[in-house]
Formats: sequence, C-alpha cells, structure tokens
Amino acid sequence: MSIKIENLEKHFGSFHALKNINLQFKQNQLTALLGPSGCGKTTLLRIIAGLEFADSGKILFEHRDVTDLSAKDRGVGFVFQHYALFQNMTVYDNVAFGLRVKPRKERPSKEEIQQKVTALLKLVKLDWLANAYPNQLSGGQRQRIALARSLAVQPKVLLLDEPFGALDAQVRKELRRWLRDLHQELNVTSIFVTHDQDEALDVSDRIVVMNQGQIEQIDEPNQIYHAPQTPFVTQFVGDVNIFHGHIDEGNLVIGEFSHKIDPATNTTQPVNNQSATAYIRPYELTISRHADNALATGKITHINAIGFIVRIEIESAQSDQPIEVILTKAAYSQSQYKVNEQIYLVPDKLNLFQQMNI
Ligand SMILES: Nc1ncnc2c1ncn2[C@@H]1O[C@H](COP(=O)(O)OP(=O)(O)OP(=O)(O)O)[C@@H](O)[C@H]1O
Repeated sequence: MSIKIENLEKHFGSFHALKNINLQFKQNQLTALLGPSGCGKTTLLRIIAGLEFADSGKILFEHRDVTDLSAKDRGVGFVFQHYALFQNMTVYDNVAFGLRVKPRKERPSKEEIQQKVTALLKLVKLDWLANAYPNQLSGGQRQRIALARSLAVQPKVLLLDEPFGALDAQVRKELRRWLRDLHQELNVTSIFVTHDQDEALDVSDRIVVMNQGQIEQIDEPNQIYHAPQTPFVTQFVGDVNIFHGHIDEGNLVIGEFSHKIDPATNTTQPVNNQSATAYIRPYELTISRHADNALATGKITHINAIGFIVRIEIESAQSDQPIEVILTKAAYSQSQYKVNEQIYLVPDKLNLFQQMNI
C-alpha cells in the first residue's frame, strides 16, 4: 500500500512542529525518517499511525483518505523502542494475541492461529523460544518478538519508532541487517524513525531527512550520502570538513589559497563574488607536499593507521575545526607523512553551497 501526505501542518501550542510536509511512500518500500532529536520524526510517524492528528493537510493510504480515521481503523502495525510485551504471557501467546482479540467474524480458527504464529516465530528465527516468557529473553529477542506480534495481524503499513534504540551497538547492527532481509520477504510498506545515519543508510530503500519540522531531502541512501542537496544534509549524514570562502572567477578562494572549481565534479555552478562554503568528505581530500590547486595548508597533528584505512588529523588556519583526511594504507605508506609535518590539502571533489552577495 502506498501512502501520500499532502500539505501537512502540526502545531503544539505556539510551537510549529511540522511545516507543510508533502511526501509519498511507495508500496513495499522501507523508508527511514532521519533527523536530529526534536525535528518532528516521531510526530509525523504518529500522525501517519492515527495516534496523533494534524492541524491541516491530508493522509491517503493508496487512494483512501484516512486523515480522520483512528489508529485501529487504519490497519497499521507498530513497533516502538520500549515496546512492552505482555509479561504474563508466553512468547507464543504474545504473538497470537492480536489474532485472538479480533471480532468473532474476522477471527481465524485455532488451527489457523497456530499455523500463523508458528510461521511468524520461524520468520523472526525464534520458534525455539515459543514457550519462554518475555523476562527470559534478551533485548534483541524481545524486539524481534514485538515485530512478530505486530506482523501477526497482517498490517499493510508497518511503523517502527527507533525500534532498536535501547539496544547496544552490536545487537543493533545485527537487528538492522535482519530487518533489511526480513523486509524483502514481507509485503508491507514500512516507515522507521531513526536519528542514526548509519542505520538509515544501511537499512532503508529511501531516506527522508528532516530538520526543524521540514523535509530537507528525499532520496535513495546513496544519493543522500554522495549528493546531499543542502548544507544541513551534508553535515548530518557522514563526516565532513567545512571551509568558508568566496568565489572569484571560477575559483574558490580561502585566505591566500585559490582552488580552481572543476564543473565536472561539482554540482553547483560558481557565481562570481559570492561567499561560499565548501563541504568536503575526509576521503575526498588529498594531502600533498605541493601547493598546486590547494585549498589550505596545515600541520599534521595525529595519524591513526590501525585499521584498514589511515585517518589523518590536520590543524589549519583555513578551518575552525581540525580537518580529517582518510587515505588508503597504500597511499599512506608511499607518502610516509609524519606528525608535525606541514602539508597542503587539495580536494578531489567538493560540495559547494553559496550565499547571495557578500
Ligand atoms: N505532545 C506534545 N506537546 C508539546 N510538544 C510536543 C509534543 N510532542 C512533541 N512535541 C515537540 O515537537 C517537537 C518534535 O517532537 P518529535 O517527538 O516529533 O521529535 P523527534 O524528531 O522524533 O525527536 P526524538 O528523536 O528526540 O524523538 C519537539 O520539539 C517536541 O518537544
């Protein structure tokens, strides 16, 4: 089932929580709502669920207007961060619950319920725990049972609010891999809220980046990471070095440095005499011993060569923050850079955002 949101507005008193939200969720896709704390992700999810109502705007499930329908009439399944399982029921009974409380006319037979619950427990790979009680499960197992329980009633839409938020990093990673695989087997349109960019990039088909009640960008993970459309998205998704300067005849000028902007590798056309901010990912900066086409100079303050890649930190008068550069092991051992060495920084690619009139 596809979901369409049109001109949605939400205030809490005088606070404008959602500002003119227009969005479409495609059928059977897994979409992440990504943004910092307080940007409105949960509010949007709750409005889609029917747990909260917008001031104005429309929500369509397929072509049906559900704007004024309550949660129970929308046919959605939820999984929340602290989703409480019924402590006095076994895992099996927890998953069967939603089916057993259906009105008599819609309720499946005992045998059908048994088949379905067994299949769901197999799907979440916890059939061996059918007779256990929630307090005998790990946090990750509880979340998987919570998901099985919400899937039992065959929702057409599955909404997940930071489902793995309370779990430790290792379990989170396992569960997100598992959710991605599981989603491929299911016929359900899923929306999940997260403030963790790695989680969004790793799991989802599409990402909606939100900031201060507004949508900044809607795209596939790859595009969000490699072609961010706003300064906010650039900084929020992935590490980035920031340089402030201005444009002069197709060059980005920072202090005494002038870097020729290559139109082939830069999305924005430089406009003369405008102030500009360049956002450069650590692996898009090259360290050089020559000043040609450099953007900055600086002193190497730290080298971390422990992992698969080498991280180099540089202090520079051209940047307020320490600059981070990532090199391959091969490039590093060839060049033999040392701490305290004075070097130049040359970008391979930069994301340029310009402000009108300096
Ligand atoms: N019931 C409410 N009454 C008043 N303000 C609210 C209410 N619910 C949310 N807000 C405010 O609306 C804003 C958006 O909240 P929301 O929970 O949607 O953010 P979020 O992006 O999900 O953040 P987080 O990641 O911290 O959960 C916040 O500033 C919050 O304080």
